Amino acid sequence: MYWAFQDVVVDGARHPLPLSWVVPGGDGRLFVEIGFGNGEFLAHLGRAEPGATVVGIEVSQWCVTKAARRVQACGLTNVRLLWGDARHLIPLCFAPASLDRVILNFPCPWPKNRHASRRVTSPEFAGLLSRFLKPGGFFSLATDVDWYARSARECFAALPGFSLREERTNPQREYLTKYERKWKEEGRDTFTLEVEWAGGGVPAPEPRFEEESLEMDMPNCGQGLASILEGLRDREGGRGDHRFVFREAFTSPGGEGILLAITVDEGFEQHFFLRFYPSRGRIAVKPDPTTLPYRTPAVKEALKEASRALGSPASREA
Ligand SMILES: C[S@@+](CC[C@H](N)C(=O)[O-])C[C@H]1O[C@@H](n2cnc3c(N)ncnc32)[C@H](O)[C@@H]1O
Repeated sequence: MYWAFQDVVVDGARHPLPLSWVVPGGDGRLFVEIGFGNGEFLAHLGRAEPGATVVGIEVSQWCVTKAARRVQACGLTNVRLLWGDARHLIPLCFAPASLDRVILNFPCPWPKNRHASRRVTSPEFAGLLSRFLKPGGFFSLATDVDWYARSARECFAALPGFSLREERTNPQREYLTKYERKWKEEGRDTFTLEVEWAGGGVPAPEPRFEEESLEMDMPNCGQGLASILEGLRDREGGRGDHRFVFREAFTSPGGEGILLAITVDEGFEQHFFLRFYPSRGRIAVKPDPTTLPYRTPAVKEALKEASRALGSPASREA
């Protein structure tokens, strides 16, 4: 198994991921590359560090597919791929203080102010790394944007426990990524930064998404399932940056139903089906196993809304 789509990660493994999945007989070191693009650097790292387990996290499914082919073609057995937003997957998939190295090559700088929290220059990201890096572990950033490198440095300097190991302009790098080659051809400068986490100083990690079953078993309110699902179609909801919308609905002659749900958590979009099925004289609802989503707040909100439509006590009180 070289890669994991959402259902494998969520259903096939509890969180944090079992060590047997993450560290298949390696020397115990765990490297993470965020936003690996075409996977060239990931494959390079897998080859250069055969004893370490190298986990790539990428939000683009197309990139994951491409990189999976590359990793497989190279015969690398120490590389794992995760599809999704690293800000959500790191807390879901890894144990606290378990990462030796986190690498970010040429991220999008998110220049607009309203997207500032998506940058690594955000205090949230530095805080996240402080919880998941091992003491002595480090974070490496490469970028072509000078203000981005500068503000990343300031952001990590503001958090006790991080220290600057190295900061360079136009360094000779062991491997040039696709974007690095592109920027070099355009004559742009590149900036690298390495910060080390000493450990301590930051409160114990709070799991961002708590473990809980997403299955809900609600009394059927008596309406036919088809009309309940029709009523849910195009319904929107959620809180703050965690939103959902329901789209197409289907029912089967056997009394089961499927509803397409789309959720967005701080820009992290997921598409999945909710399955409605008879269970012990009631109708239960859960994410369909073929498209299991990560358990984000928006996913939970969507599930609550669906169960309310089935006649949960919450909706009757309302
Ligand atoms: C500019 S590309 C750089 C790709 C590669 N690192 C390189 O240097 O060639 C940025 C990549 O980060 C991915 N990305 C952006 N935000 C992400 C996130 N929150 N989690 C994981 N990947 C992300 C994008 O899909 C894209 O492939």
